Amino acid sequence: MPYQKSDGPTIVVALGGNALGNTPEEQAELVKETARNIIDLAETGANVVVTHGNGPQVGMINDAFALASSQLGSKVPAMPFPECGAMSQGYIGYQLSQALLNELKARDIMRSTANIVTQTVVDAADPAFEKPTKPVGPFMTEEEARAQAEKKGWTVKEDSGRGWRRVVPSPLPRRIVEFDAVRDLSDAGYVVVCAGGGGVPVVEENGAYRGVAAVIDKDRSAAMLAAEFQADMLIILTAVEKVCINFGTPQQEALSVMTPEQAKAYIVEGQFAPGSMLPKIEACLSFVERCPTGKALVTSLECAAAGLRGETGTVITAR
Ligand SMILES: Nc1ncnc2c1ncn2[C@@H]1O[C@H](COP(=O)(O)OP(=O)(O)O)[C@@H](O)[C@H]1O
Ligand SMILES: NC(=O)OP(=O)(O)O
Repeated sequence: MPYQKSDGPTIVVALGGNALGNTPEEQAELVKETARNIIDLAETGANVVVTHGNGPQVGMINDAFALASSQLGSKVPAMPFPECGAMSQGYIGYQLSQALLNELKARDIMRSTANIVTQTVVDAADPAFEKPTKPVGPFMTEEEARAQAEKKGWTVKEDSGRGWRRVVPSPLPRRIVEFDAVRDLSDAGYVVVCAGGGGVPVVEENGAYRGVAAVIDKDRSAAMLAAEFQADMLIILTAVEKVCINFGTPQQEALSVMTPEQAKAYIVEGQFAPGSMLPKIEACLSFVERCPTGKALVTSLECAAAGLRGETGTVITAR
């Protein structure tokens, strides 16, 4: 029986790291809860398109191949970074779309899922290639990180007060290559998982695509995807229920709503940490600027359905 697109709103959901965990076993468990929260949205009648991060996973895959290759030589080839990105999309997308499908079946909802390994076009001249900023792989102590940097030529940085990590370039997304396929599947009623890890970054040369070693910010790709869809809503799910000002201080104040102008003023004040909340707010701004009738919501996974009902989370909207 063909699946049916619902008459409800189109929602693009971006999943943060806490929705996925760090090991295959942890991830398989966590995505069950993640799937319940996403299918809660679909059950309200929304057409849901899901994207997810891949920083820890793409680093893990890249490290594993580098180690195996150094120990086993030509039996295990060194794996290029774009291929590692594609593997992370397959690995996460497999577990996530399976959990979503199981949840749809458990609720007798006549819809299915599709996971698309997605490429995202970036600009070869993007200055981000000269200045790595995107954390990948596990957290390390400063000492471990500096030793790895010395040994492997990595760039390492402190990540938002949480420890040290390897960082790789993070160019801006320009276009999602498989967008038409994603839209067709969504129009046919599938819950689509796509643009994982922001999409495998590719550059276009003489009419052909070529993968490049980088990791795109998934919130930025989610915003672009939502704008291309002319979605009603972009939902960014992370570890906090609401965006705050004076975050982490005794004066901390949770925000329920921001206009784009207020959000820009808070950015100038430095209220959102670079590398964590700032790219999310910038992604929300870019979505509402391209879709003035759309709403961007930042909240936690557990609060997704309540956020959709307008009961919690931080909404950024020009309306
Ligand atoms: N102003 C802020 N308001 C709320 N959270 C903030 C703020 N600034 C920084 N953060 C931190 O940003 C985190 C979200 O960023 P991050 O963990 O990188 O996202 P992801 O869920 O995509 O992995 C929150 O869990 C919080 O610790
Ligand atoms: N690609 C990306 O943004 O991954 P993380 O969310 O894991 O940083």
